[in-house]
Amino acid sequence: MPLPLSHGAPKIPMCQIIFHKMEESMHPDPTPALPPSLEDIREQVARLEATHRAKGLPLSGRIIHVAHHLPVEIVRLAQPNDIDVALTSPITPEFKPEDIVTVESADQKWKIHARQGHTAMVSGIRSLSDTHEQLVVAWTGDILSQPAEKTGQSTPNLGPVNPSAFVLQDNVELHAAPTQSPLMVIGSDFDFKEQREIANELKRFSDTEVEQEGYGKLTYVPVFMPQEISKGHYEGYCKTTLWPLFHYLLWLDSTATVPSPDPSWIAYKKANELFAKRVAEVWQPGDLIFVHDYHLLLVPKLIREFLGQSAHVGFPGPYGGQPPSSPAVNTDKLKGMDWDSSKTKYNGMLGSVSHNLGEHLKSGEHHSRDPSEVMIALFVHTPWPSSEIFRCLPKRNEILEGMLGANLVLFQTYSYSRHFISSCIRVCGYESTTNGVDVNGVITVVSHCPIGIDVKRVAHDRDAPGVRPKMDSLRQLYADRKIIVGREKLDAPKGVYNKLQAFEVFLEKYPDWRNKVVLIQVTTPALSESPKLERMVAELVSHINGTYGSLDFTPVHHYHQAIERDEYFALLSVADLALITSLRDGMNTTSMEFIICQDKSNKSPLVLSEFMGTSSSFGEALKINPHDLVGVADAIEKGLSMDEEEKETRHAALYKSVVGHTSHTWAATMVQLLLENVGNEHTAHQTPVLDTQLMKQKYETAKKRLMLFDYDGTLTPIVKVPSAAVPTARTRAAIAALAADPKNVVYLISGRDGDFLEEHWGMVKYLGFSAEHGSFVKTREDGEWMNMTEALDMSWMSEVEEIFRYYTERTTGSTIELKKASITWHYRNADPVFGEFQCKQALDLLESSLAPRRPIEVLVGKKNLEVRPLAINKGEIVRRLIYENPDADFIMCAGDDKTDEDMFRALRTVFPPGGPREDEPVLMKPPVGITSVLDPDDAEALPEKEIHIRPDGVFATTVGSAAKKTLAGWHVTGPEEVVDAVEQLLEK
Ligand SMILES: O=P(O)(O)OC[C@H]1O[C@H](O[C@H]2O[C@H](CO)[C@@H](O)[C@H](O)[C@H]2O)[C@H](O)[C@@H](O)[C@@H]1O
Repeated sequence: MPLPLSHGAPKIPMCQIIFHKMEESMHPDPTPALPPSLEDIREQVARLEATHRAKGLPLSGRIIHVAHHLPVEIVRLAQPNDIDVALTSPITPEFKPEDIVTVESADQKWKIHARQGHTAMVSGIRSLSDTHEQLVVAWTGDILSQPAEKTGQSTPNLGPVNPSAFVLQDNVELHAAPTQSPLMVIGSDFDFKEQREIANELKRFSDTEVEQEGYGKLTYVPVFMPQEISKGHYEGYCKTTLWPLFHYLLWLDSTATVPSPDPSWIAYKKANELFAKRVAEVWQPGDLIFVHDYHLLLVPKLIREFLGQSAHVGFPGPYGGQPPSSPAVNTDKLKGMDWDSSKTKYNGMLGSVSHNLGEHLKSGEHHSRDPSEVMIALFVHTPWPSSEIFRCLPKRNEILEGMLGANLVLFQTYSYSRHFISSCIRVCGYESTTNGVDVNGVITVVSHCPIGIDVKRVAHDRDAPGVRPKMDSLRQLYADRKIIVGREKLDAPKGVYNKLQAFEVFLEKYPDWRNKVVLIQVTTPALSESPKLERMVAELVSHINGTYGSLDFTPVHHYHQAIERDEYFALLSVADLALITSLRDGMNTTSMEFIICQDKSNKSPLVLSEFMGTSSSFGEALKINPHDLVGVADAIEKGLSMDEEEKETRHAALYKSVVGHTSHTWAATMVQLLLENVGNEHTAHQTPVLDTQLMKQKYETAKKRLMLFDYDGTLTPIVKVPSAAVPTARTRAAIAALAADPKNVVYLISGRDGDFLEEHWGMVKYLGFSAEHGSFVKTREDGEWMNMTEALDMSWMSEVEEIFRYYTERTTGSTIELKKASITWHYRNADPVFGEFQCKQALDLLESSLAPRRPIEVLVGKKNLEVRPLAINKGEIVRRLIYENPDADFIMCAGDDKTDEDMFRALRTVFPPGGPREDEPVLMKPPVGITSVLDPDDAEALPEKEIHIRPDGVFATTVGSAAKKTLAGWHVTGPEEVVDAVEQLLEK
């Protein structure tokens, strides 16, 4: 339907405009052509840091990483000298003795060595030590010890560690040989003395790493957790609630009813608090904080809360805390966290913290720490589900609010970041911005930055001396056969079962390949072992081998065991095809390691599921839908039959992707992104909480007071339907009492029309009104409405209405509120994402095609779009009221949304720049708002007036978060607090 926009304007069909714009904004091309080099990124980081410092943003040069586990394992030795146990009993089968960097404590009670796993993340973190001082705040993991019988101690055991080694014997079939470790898990619940000891040992370990391994220095800051918290946190909420949800497993298998309150959620919260508290203890102004992964989603907000108020704490560990002059931690919050005051263990640490806080507070040294100085990025390593799935989570709001405490939230892929933004819009009702989410005026930037691998380390491991003989053995063993390799955890989303099904389809559909190809599938045990899945996989393997195997040939070799590193690299190197069929996976480093291994080998193709993070970066992989078994079978056939030239070309492109974005560039890019998004106008803001005591003092001594209140969102909470936003009796009584005081001039300054204000407030005596943003005014004295738009051209109203009608027809749930001199289009009850999208389109259209020609202003409100006459705004009414009441020496002005910022601006601009001197008269010209209804000659005749008000008598108060960008000098968090403040003023 072509919409007649205006005379002379090009008539573009509205639908064409809309769909074109939808296309553009929904499918932008997020992938840059060439990835920047590590050097380029580091240069950029250095430049950003210099710019920030020049602008006065403190940067300490330190980075604090917050991760679930420390990259070390800790063993408690039974006897001071009994260190052999720890040395000879690798906890992780992938360990090689030469990997074990160890330290012994002075009394040789503790043994620490490097932990395997998360190699990409750890190598990325380490690489930043080249340019920054770094701390890693993380859980110690369950500490291991010798069994109680042997030690004679009564430490409760959680059970034996059961690692097993996967052994490739010379020229013989691969097989697994389980070994039993003598170590027992004893958790990480220690008394204060032991915590100190461990912290000291970690420091020595870190020094050893630097000396022996040449690593950049990492300072390890341990988080200790009692078992009920660590288990409930990880095995509970992480693994049974979040992880399945993020991998689209939606708890459908679960028959058990989750108790309420869910103990695993409580453990998740407690654990997150312990991490955040530890960060608060070591934080120094100017630190960059990186929180890693889904175990710690509440940490960003909690850190901000802990650092939000004053206090000094000093962590009694070897790396010290902050200097006494550096206030940091919210005392109440910390005390509130003291989860079991009957226990001396944890109180050992917290008790000391509280003691320090107490001393510090007594000394009167504390002052508020501005939480906007705290710079936090969160990287989510897992996938993020569609908002339709995410919203099933009972604690969805808490999780999102926790994450939105970060300045920057990063995901592995663009689509995960889109899902996250949609979740924030749909679940929390926030709006998106061009680069993230607007959280009540504070922007959390949302982006993606896929992790890479440490290419040098992988190439080094590939070329290790132990690999070649194993490759030769494998080649000999499968001399005339092609090898397909797969290696995953045996978790449902890894798609091992689908892979086997597809392999069977392949053997069925392509009989020529029978006896000529073998699938070597290594599945490492998953934490949440699924006996059902294990059984199904084992049965299918037997079935395939029974159907397509023979006495001297087995098509599927399935090893449900961990695998040694040399074997792993040998397998990846000899493979003729890698088959990865994940149903959902955040990133997948096996595919990258395969590509690096194949560079020195056959350039074999990679068959890759399209449902994983890596997929979008690997255009030259053979992409498959793992649910389409025939499609997978066809891809296997295509890969195995591929000619050498095509293999080379595809491999070259894949190789370029892997080496172009490594774990090091990933880490440096995160730092760059965080620096790009802190210290700007949206983050460097912190409005103090309204000081009601001070306000009351000023109120009581004032001779005349101006009390100006916005309505929606200020005197009444925002609700779904405008007509339902009615004042409570309590609110009305408070405002009525204010208005009844002859010293007070009280006005409601609202976007609402006069009829609505009359209906709900007309009964309050001596209350003045400004309706429709200042288009109509009714003074407290004469009771007549004055039309401030009388002299204005209002013919634009029908055009705006037509545009709004167009959008209303196409946006289910949206409505038009037609007022006398303004129009509001509401989309609060539309689909949140589509409503927001339509709002942006309508705004764009109004601003580009109507506003340049018509005397209008378009305002984006709270889930609404409003058009009102130009030159009319709430600020003009405020100026007018000051002009008419020059003797007022106290002003309270409260408002919540963007249109109220005009009032706050007006209050600032009545004073000369820099503020008036004590003895200096402040003169005010007649405001434009007055002249618009007067004859211009009369307006000119109005004199300048000397006004009495001074800045310290102005209490401009925004309703919203402290970090919201505002011109107000104070903030309260909700309408309730506005009413509380008014009631306090009224108290005698
Ligand atoms: O200046 P105000 O008094 O704050 O009025 C601004 C607009 O408020 C109303 O809309 C908003 O509040 C509604 C009720 O809570 C809510 O449903 C809607 O989504 C909000 O945008 C009012 O309807 C508008 O006319 C005012 O301009």
